[in-house]
Formats: sequence, structure tokens, C-alpha cells
Amino acid sequence: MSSVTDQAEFQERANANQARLAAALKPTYDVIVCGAGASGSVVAARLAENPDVQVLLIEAGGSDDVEAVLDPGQWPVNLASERVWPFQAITNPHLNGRAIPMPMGKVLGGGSSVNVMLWARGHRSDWDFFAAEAGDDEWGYENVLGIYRRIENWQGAPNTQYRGDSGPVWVEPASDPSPVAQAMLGAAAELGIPTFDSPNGRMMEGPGGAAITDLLIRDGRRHSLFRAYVQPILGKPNLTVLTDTMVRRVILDGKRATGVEFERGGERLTIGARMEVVLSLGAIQTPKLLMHSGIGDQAELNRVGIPVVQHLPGVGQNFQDHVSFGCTWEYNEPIAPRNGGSEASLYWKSRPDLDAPDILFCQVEFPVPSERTAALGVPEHGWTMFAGLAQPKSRGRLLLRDSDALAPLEIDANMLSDPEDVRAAARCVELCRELGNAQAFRPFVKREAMPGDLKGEAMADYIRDAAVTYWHQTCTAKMGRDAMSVVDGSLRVYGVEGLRIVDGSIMPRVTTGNTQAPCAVIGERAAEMIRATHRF
Ligand SMILES: Cc1cc2nc3c(=O)[nH]c(=O)nc-3n(C[C@H](O)[C@H](O)[C@H](O)COP(=O)(O)OP(=O)(O)OC[C@H]3O[C@@H](n4cnc5c(N)ncnc54)[C@H](O)[C@@H]3O)c2cc1C
Repeated sequence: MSSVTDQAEFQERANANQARLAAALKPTYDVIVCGAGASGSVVAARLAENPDVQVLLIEAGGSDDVEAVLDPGQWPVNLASERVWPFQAITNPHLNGRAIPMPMGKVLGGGSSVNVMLWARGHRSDWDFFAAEAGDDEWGYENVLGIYRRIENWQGAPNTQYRGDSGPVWVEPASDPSPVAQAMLGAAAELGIPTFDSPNGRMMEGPGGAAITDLLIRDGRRHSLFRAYVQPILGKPNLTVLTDTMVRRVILDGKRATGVEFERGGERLTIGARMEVVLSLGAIQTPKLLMHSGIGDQAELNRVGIPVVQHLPGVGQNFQDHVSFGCTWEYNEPIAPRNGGSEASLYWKSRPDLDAPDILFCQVEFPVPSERTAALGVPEHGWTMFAGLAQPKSRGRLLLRDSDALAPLEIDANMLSDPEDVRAAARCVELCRELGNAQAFRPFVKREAMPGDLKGEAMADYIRDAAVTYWHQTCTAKMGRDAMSVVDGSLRVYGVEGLRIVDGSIMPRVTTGNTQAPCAVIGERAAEMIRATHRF
């Protein structure tokens, strides 16, 4: 859209259209997409491209037209706002008895409206693993690379092999990055770690490397996946977007999903779906809603008194996240964060014999301690290496507390329960210190604030105290073909017709890197498959 006036006029028309559509809800739509987050925005918009298909997109959160969402530098503000679900994991003995927060987005755009805006496609091995688990080569790296080319509107140096320049997602290399981001690349080079023009491309086909990050920022504003896909089509008559509307359960006729029950404005309503119901509620709410709809482990559902429709023991299991352990340095002179405050990332292997990177480092241009390491004394002006496990071995699970759909559930994240994770974490922190104490950082750094030179148990203790979520909760309704799989390669829930899961829940294992780009691919794949099934 050309001018600010055009944009304002479009916004006004779009708002009026959506108000009209929401005031005259139909008893049935062709497809109901639950959750307007990273994946839900993509699948809903792609389906609504066909004017003959009526799409209803339901979101529990509200508008994203908020400065804390749109101004890239303000993302931390959202973490203490109504724009996140304030999830908290249960007390974990492997984290020295800590119960860590793990918020997720609750606003149009979901996580993509509150996140740090990094665009990271995942490693070749992730997608090839997805393909092997699904038994479908279309999930493999070569095909997914084509999807990325199709969806990106790449703003960096042209590269037809890896990048597309006409898709809906505006991806740009961090503009005018901080000198400490450049220093990260210098430090990597000192340690013999290769550096690349972008983390998305060749870097994620081999052992890893370091690069200035790619960001979803357009004209200095956050470009969430909602803004990329849904916002431009809010004026269409066949796409209805409901905000502040909480889906309670899927309505089933026998083993067929026929609609959803939801709460809106204090009323409980039901709406039917002629073709399909799509769950895109994120890796905590999707399995929760499945269980409240009678789809889950039989014993677990019996325990809380929910009648079983379909026994699927994998629902809510296999929980994964990239646990991170911040290491912090004090600046010589304060340097203001630029963009979203995270402009350089590095992926590497904790053991040379691994096939792919298993540790990741996103530099953050301000301190990010855990509540416990904060007590060690955080410098007023400093930066943190947000260093974590890219392929954790520990697995968590989600359990219902009772049959009330609105009651919170129990998140047993179980981080660091596998000893292999503590070993990899120790290597991760060591490498972090080698990087942060390298020559390249000397002009900017007064001192290493934490952790210092720790060994053995002291190192393990620091790791358990420093561990925080990377906010990459995933894998709780995994795609695959074994007894613990919840969806097949087409993302259809086993044993139930007309119901697909389209979000980070379906990952068989968490991708190597930040998760929103893979969630966009999941949305794209789902749209292709739904259109093929219903021939539109
Ligand atoms: C603070 C933070 C920083 C992050 N940083 C990055 C980053 O820089 N780069 C990156 O790639 N990834 C990042 N992530 C992760 C990334 O944003 C998520 O992995 C991604 O958004 C997950 O997509 P999803 O579609 O699975 O779920 P979500 O994006 O979480 O979307 C789920 C949507 O469903 C809605 N919903 C849930 N329950 C209901 C219900 N019952 N009824 C109606 N609606 C409901 C939610 O409100 C939400 O909008 C970050 C996440 C957070 C929270």
C-alpha cells in the first residue's frame, strides 16, 4: 500500500468489514481455524484466498494494534501484559526446585506478535527428520526450501538458490546492527567457527556457524505473521476474524469434528464446520483442548472424568523447548539495543561427532538473567549470550488438573532431566564464555559478570539456576506413525475425521533454532493439504 492515508483508509474499511461479519455470525463455515497465531494466521489466510470458501478464524486474545507489539524494541513489555498466557511450569528438581515461567502469545499473531522477531528456518536435518517420521518426502528439506522461497519477500542480497522475493513475509537482515553483534561474528571467527551472510541458507545445512540475524521487521515496525498474511485481507467477505473469543472444545458427532464451542462476550456459542476444524492454539492449548474434547490418553481422561472419544496416548506428551542459560558481560560504555535487541546468532555442536548443531546462541543486547541468577548481581548496562540447547533430550508432558475447560493445566516441562542435556549445557556455557571473552569483544566489554570459570558441580549448579525458557514450546501432538503420534503426515488427528492440528504442537522434535518460521511452513503445508482434500 502506497501512502499512510491509503493504509488508514484500508484499515478503516477492514475494521468495518470485520465488525459487520462478526455481528452476523453464520451457523456454519467451511473451515474454522482456532487460534490466530503463527501457524493459524498462515493457514487461515491461504484458505481464504479462494473467495468461495468461508473461513472463520477465532482468537482468544485481542487486537495487535498496540505500540508494545508494533515497536520492535518493546517486546519485553508484552511479557507482563494481557497479551500473553502466563503459563508456569511445575517445580522441577532438575532446576534446583525452580518453577519457571513459560509465557506464550495471546493476541492476534500469537507468538509472532510478542516474540523477538528472529526468522530462523531450522536445519536441513530437522526437515528430513520430519519427512522420515511422517513417511512423506514433502516434509523434507528440499521441498521445504521451496516453500520458504515462496513465502519470503527477502530484502538482503539476492540469492535465487535460497531466497524468494515476492512472498508475503518481509524478511530483512538486521539493519545497522549494534557493534556487539558484529563483535559476535568476530569472536566466532577467532574460534574457527565459520560466519555467513545470513543464518538462513547454507549455514543450516552443515555444522553451523554465526551470522547477523534475519528479522521480521518492516519499515521499523514488527511484521508478525498475522500482519504478513491476514491483515492485508481483512477486507474480504469470506474471512471472519473473531478476537476475545475463547474456544472451549471441538464438537464431535461420533468420531467426526463438526464444529466448535466457544465463549464470546459472556455467552457460550457453537458454530459448525462443513469441511474441517483446524486447531492452531499453540503447543500448550492445542493438547489441552483436545483432551477437553475427549481426545487423549484414556487413563488420563478417566482420571479427570472426561468421556473418551478417541484414545491417543501421545496427546500432551513429548513436550520440548530450547532451555537457555544466560551468560552476561558488562559494557564498558552503555550501548543502546538496536532493532529487537537480538541481532546475531550462532549454532554449533557440543560434540564434534554430531551430524548437526545441537547448541544455539542468540545474543541479547541487554541482561537476561533468571530470577535466581539475577540475585548474583546483574550489571546495569550489559549484554547476555542467550545460549541454549537446540536439540534437548529431556521430554516433558502436560496433564489436566480437572475437567473444566477454563482451568489451567499442569506443565511438567522436565527440563534438564536427561543427563546428556546437562553435559551439552556445560559445553554450551564454556563456548559462550570463550566467545564473550574473545578479543573481538574487548573494546566493548568491561568484565564478564556471570558465570565466571566454573567447573564440575558448580557449573551444573549454575546451569540449573540459570535455565529459562527460550519460549519455543512445541511437540505435544506430534506428527508421525508410531503409537505416540497424534497426527499423520497430513496433520489429521488419528481416529477423528475433519480435525487437523496446524501449529508447533505437531513437530516430532523441536527444530534447530527459533520456531516461528517452521510454524509458518506448517501453516503453508496444511493449507495445501486442506485444499487438496476438498478440491478448492
Ligand atoms: C517472548 C517470545 C519470544 C520468542 N522469540 C522468537 C523469535 O524471535 N523467533 C522465533 O522464530 N520464535 C520466537 N518465539 C516462538 C514463536 O513465536 C512460537 O514458536 C510461535 O509463535 C508458535 O506458533 P503457534 O502457531 O504454534 O502458536 P502461537 O503463535 O502461540 O499461536 C496460538 C494462538 O492461539 C490462541 N489461543 C490459544 N488458546 C486459545 C483458545 N482456547 N481459544 C482461542 N484462541 C486460543 C493464542 O492466543 C495464540 O494467539 C518466541 C515466543 C515468545 C513467547
